[in-house]
Amino acid sequence: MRIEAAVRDDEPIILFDNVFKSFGDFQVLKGISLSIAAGERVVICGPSGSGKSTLIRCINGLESYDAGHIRVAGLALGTDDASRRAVRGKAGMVFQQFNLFPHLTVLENLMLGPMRARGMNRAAAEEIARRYLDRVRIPEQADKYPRQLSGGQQQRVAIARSLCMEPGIMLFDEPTSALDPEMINEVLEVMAELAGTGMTMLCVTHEMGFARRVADRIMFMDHGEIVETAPPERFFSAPESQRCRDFLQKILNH
Ligand SMILES: Nc1ncnc2c1ncn2[C@@H]1O[C@H](COP(=O)(O)OP(=O)(O)OP(=O)(O)O)[C@@H](O)[C@H]1O
Repeated sequence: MRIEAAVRDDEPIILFDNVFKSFGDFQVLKGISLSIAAGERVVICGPSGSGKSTLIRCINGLESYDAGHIRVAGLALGTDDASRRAVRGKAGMVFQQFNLFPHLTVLENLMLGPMRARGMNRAAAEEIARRYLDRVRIPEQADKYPRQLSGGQQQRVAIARSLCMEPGIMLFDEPTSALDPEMINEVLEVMAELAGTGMTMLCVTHEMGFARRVADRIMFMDHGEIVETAPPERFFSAPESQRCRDFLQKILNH
């Protein structure tokens, strides 16, 4: 598949055209088409098993897809390793689990990507690591090991680690689901600040306060399809979104 060099001004930064994906006999994505503009902030929500994680994992090539087309930051994302690697450099991902290396300090965790994947020397990698540790507001934790940090701090390190790759797109897959309630806000606060920097963000979350405050659009998935997509003000008031709101209410009450 051809890999193009740059995104055109008028091209969406993420484009899905009729994308299908199955695990064995189970169809997880059923003809997803979507278009996300550079700088847009999108929250994806929906029932467990509806395909939210699979959808965002397809964006940076962590998951392959069976049919359709995906373009990310001007690159055609195929099933080949080269296009998946290229796209991964454009789209950083933050997971529910922080996945930090336990035997490395915070700073070393952050320097790894710039040195290994971006070919930076130690000094340049350290500079960038400190810059993004500042951005997530824990510069004083640089020399600690992950086990010495709270869950919220570890997730902020994980966010900084993605930012060190300087991607134009950040993907978040339930970034606060593994956190104790008192730590959720500090992570959402960092994400809200990032959203203000013009970065393209896609976030799978059921934190509807965050969605209301930060999202340009909320997408609701069910059974492998996007069944609703609307700006928050419409999502939270339009009669046709009532089914989605009822569902979210049920999740939030559990
Ligand atoms: N690697 C895999 N192999 C087999 N089935 C999978 C795999 N990954 C996901 N699935 C199945 O695909 C369906 C969709 O999973 P996915 O994680 O995308 O949903 P989700 O909407 O993010 O759910 P949740 O909110 O529970 O994380 C689920 O039924 C899941 O069990």
